[in-house]
Amino acid sequence: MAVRIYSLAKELNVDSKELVDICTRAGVPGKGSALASLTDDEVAKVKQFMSGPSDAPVAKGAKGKAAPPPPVRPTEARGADRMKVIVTPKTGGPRLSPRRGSEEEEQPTEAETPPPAEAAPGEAAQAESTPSEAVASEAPAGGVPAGEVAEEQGAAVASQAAEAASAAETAAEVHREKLAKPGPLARMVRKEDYIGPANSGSGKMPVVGAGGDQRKGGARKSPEAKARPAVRLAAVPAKAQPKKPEKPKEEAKAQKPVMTLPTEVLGANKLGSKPLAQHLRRAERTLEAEQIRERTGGARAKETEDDDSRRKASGRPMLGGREARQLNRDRGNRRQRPGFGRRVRRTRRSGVNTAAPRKGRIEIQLPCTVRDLSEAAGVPARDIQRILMEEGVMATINTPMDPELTEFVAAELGMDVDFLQPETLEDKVLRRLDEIEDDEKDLQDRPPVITFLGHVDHGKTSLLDKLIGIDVASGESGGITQHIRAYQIEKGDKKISFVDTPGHEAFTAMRARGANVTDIAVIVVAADDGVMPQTEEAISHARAADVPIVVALNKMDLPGADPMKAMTGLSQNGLQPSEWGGDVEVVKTSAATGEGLDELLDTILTVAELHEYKANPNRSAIGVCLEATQDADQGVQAKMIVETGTLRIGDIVVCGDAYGRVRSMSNTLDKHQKMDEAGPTATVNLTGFDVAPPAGERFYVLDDVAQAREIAEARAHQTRSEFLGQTGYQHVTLETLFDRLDGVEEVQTLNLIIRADVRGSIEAIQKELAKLEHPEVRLRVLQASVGGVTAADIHLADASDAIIIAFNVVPEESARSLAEQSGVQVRRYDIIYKITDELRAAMEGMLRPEKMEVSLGRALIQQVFRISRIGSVAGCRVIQGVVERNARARVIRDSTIIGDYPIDALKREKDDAKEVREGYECGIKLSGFNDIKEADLLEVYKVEEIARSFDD
Ligand SMILES: Nc1nc2c(ncn2[C@@H]2O[C@H](COP(=O)(O)OP(=O)(O)OP(=O)(O)O)[C@@H](O)[C@H]2O)c(=O)[nH]1
Repeated sequence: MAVRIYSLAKELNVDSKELVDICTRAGVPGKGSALASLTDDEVAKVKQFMSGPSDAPVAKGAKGKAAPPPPVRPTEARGADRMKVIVTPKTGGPRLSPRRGSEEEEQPTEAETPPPAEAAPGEAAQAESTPSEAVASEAPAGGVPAGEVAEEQGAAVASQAAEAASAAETAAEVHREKLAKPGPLARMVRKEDYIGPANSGSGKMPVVGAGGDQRKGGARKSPEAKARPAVRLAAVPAKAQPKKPEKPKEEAKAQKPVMTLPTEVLGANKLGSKPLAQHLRRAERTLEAEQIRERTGGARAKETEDDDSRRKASGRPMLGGREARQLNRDRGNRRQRPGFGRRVRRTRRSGVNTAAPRKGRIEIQLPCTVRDLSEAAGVPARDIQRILMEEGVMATINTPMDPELTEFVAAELGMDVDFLQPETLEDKVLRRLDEIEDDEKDLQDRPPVITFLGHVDHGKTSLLDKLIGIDVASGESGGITQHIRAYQIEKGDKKISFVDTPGHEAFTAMRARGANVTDIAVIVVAADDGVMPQTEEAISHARAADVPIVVALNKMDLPGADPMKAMTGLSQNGLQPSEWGGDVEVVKTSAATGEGLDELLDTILTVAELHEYKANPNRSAIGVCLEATQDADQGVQAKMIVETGTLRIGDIVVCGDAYGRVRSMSNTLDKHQKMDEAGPTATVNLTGFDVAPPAGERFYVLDDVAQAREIAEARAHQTRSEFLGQTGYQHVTLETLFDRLDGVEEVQTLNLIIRADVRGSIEAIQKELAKLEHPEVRLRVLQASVGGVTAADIHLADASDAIIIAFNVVPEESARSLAEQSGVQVRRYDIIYKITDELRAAMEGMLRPEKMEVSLGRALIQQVFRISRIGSVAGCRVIQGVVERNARARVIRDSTIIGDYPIDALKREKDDAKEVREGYECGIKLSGFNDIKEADLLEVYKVEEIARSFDD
């Protein structure tokens, strides 16, 4: 009975137009449209064509393209992962085994039963039950379902190595893409996608292993081959091959392991050990079970969360010990293959990278190590080490790096560095004390601090002496104030603190400190001298301190006093006298007669009242160390002025690198007058410090002696580091060695050790010494400290060939004898100028003398006497000047100098002569030269050495 093509298409569940095409290809011509009729024979022919060769299996539901594409479900990727192994038994025809479970191994699969001539339509629906089967349903009739091909090969991939999981994922993705696309090309699963183009068009998939082409008679195979299962891959009819689209590279990767999988590992071997195929099936089941558990939210037993997440990330099922070892072995083998090197390294670096991401600008705290920089920059430490190594620095991860090196490495890494200074205890503790702001109600009136400033010898000390009723000026060495002084006096019911600073230029720094603690500056100007350079400097310091200025026009008693000239100088320096309409009080005084002293005091107090100086006496004290001394008897004595708060006996104080507990306090005017406490602006002599604190350093009262010690030690360490940095203690390198050989050693060095009574003196001496600079001679202060010369100083001087400068101190007895034994010179001074003068002279003596050539005369060789054992002697006549015995002579022949030799012997007739004058004859023997000739001219000269001075 004739049947229309469209009805048959409906029955076969294919598209009418496609069936028309199939009719043509099946050898049923003349069927140009869906309305054409087919006879029963033609129908059978078409159906036979569609079902493929009779010996080939027909996939269930293989209705060609009529089967609707299955929906792409999230689990499809897993389905792709779970690709199955198709094992052909040694007997019988093709066997397709989905291998989804152990029961499936035991029960014959659909593929094992002979395929029906026509698949029932209901089977197409069944094909949708799993994604892989759905893929199979799309395969053309006559071959193994392509979906199973993919499964089979995916299983091979999984069995090869863990990384094949991702490859299979890629393959699954390819499936998804194909399934998602409508049309014949998209719906076809191409053989090339799985086995490569070499087999395309053959119409049959190759059998991997010993099984051979089972369709052609597996019975013909050798017994060994029969004994083993063979993997059979799906065949695809050549005519069904669509135009090959360009394959993505990932697809090719997914195929790679298929060809190398030995069948032995896929089935049970003779020894009966557990085959990998079984394991993979078990792994599939595990995965399925996991999926179910995940869906149901069930807990997973016997797995840590880490293991689980790692395994999930790798797409690899949980493996037993043997399987895991097998996979590891396989991985190891792959590592040895070319092209896996880089990957292996990456795999081994599986540790968590704690480094921060790379930045353009990084912050780092000093001191820092290679590790610190690595973490801050977010680069591996070995990259930093490599940079350092290129610079010749061998560094470990813990090697400290100085700021310069850190900056360099960062620059090499393309980064800028901001250095963070670590907050020290000093920052934390002392800054907090500095930042305390007193309540207005806590503030009380305090005495003003008056500082006397001015040019040397203008009468500062004399004026102050007169004001407080003592005589200090006459007792000072050389009449020059060497020490800073501070006193507090009472005028009626009011107190005034005075600070007298040394007037000499060398004490500028100390004077500046004096101005820093001062409230009012008294500029002392001698009326006879007027404004001098140091007066101008004093004015600058007072201005810098932003304090009111009062001028004492001193020495008014002198006949040469010229107040007009002095005031003119003042106004030229910006101090307009009040009597000239300005705002600066100028008081005419005489320390000699006492003139104007009361008026000066009243003026000072009036200015102080105007400014209402206040402080909080009820807080821990802060102040300044004006001066400190250290001697064997009394230990450390510090002259302090309290700025705010009240200093008490027992207080823990830190000042610079010194700390201690206040042991005693005494009045600076009278050291026998002990004090228990010192309020704002009080000046005290204090004992209790461990070492002499630096002059001009602020002191603080702390609660904790440990904190004070820590701060002081940190400061001492810093000072020592700076000192070592300045004095350039460094080991010789090839570069510096070259410098030395290259003439730097010509520089003479005079090493010094300075001992002084107070810190201020040391600073003044060092400042003066700094002026003694010369390119050929340099001074090097090895050590400068307060106190008497000790045996340690002598040892240091002995070892370093140094001179000891003792300023206002004497050597201890042990040091004195040691110095005599070792020949170390200890030079004692009480005036700074003497130090500089003597050192200047000594340094000038170290200057190499200047050599000057002095021409003496000329002698003409008239005859040459050659004497054996002596050599050639020139018989000469002195034609100009004089010839001296220890002189040198240039030999001139034909207007050319042919040599320059010392005169070895000079004889007048037969006698040695010291000199031979013009017109006389003499015999001259030159040292080292005998080739003299008659008519040679000897130009005689001598080299004189002239001592040099710094002024040359
Ligand atoms: N005739 C007279 N001589 C004075 C007067 N004031 C100071 N002198 C003398 O001037 C000299 C220097 O006086 P000092 O008080 O030491 O001067 P200074 O400014 O303190 O000097 P330095 O300590 O070097 O800073 C001393 O010999 C004083 O006797 C004065 O008012 N009249």
